[in-house]
Amino acid sequence: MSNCNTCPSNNSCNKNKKECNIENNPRNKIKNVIGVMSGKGGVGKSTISVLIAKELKSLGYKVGILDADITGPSIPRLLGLKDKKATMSIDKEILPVETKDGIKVISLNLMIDNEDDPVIWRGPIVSSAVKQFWTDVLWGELDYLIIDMPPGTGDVALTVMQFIPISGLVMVSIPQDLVSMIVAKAVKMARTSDVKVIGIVENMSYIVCPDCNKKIKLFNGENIDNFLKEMDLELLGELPMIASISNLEREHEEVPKEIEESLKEIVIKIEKSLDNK
Ligand SMILES: Nc1ncnc2c1ncn2[C@@H]1O[C@H](COP(=O)(O)OP(=O)(O)OP(=O)(O)O)[C@@H](O)[C@H]1O
Repeated sequence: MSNCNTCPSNNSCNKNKKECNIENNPRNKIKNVIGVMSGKGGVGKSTISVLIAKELKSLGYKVGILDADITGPSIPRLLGLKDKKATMSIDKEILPVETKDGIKVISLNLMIDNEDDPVIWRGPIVSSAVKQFWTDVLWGELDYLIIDMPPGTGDVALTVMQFIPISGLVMVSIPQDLVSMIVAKAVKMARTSDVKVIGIVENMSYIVCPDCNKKIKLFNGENIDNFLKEMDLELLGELPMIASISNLEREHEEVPKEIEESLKEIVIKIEKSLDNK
């Protein structure tokens, strides 16, 4: 199954071809794979994965989301797909579920009977499920596949970096020192694995005062500029903390107005970084 011609990295990677662990499904043609990672849990990876996918889709790209958060999958809910199920093709390939606006999605929660049943699997089984989402899902032709990574720098993150040809990672952080420290670990892990880090999105960066429109920083984490400099990272954008983010769960819900502009800028930077603009 391994084949450089059908690989999103398409011969531009530094991997020794003989030692490349990546298997590609020749029936898929995926141009760019973007991992959304943090290292830390609950900072907004899934939310930002969905927002980036929606923005790319609105620009006319063919987009898919692979929910690699096997034990805590939230993508189907965020896209209003909680009652949908993935099916099998006659060739025994997994067919992703499609949102009304055409984003293809695979998540373990689209394959189990009850979304609130826990997945009590050990690391290697979780990792092999993620690999299968890459090799056994019939994604078809995609311009961008967004991978919502699980929190942490453990087994699954390693599997994604070693077995899926990631074009670049978007790191998500919030302005707290503890979080920056853990995001730094994720950045270092990516660089050790020769995976490009596109840049960082600072989520829940501020709130906007409803009376005077002033931006108020809620957390007093270290200055992001110092962190960016230390880690040699690009800031893709800062997103405010807003209540309407939770509306994403409603089917058809658009990107909240308050973050439209910032999101556009984030996506333009991602496109440029992957040389698509
Ligand atoms: N900018 C924001 N403003 C307000 N709430 C937000 C924002 N971003 C995310 N949230 C909320 O924070 C919670 C965690 O978000 P999300 O599930 O996207 O994080 P995660 O990093 O994917 O979590 P996990 O590590 O569990 O996978 C959710 O309830 C989400 O609605």
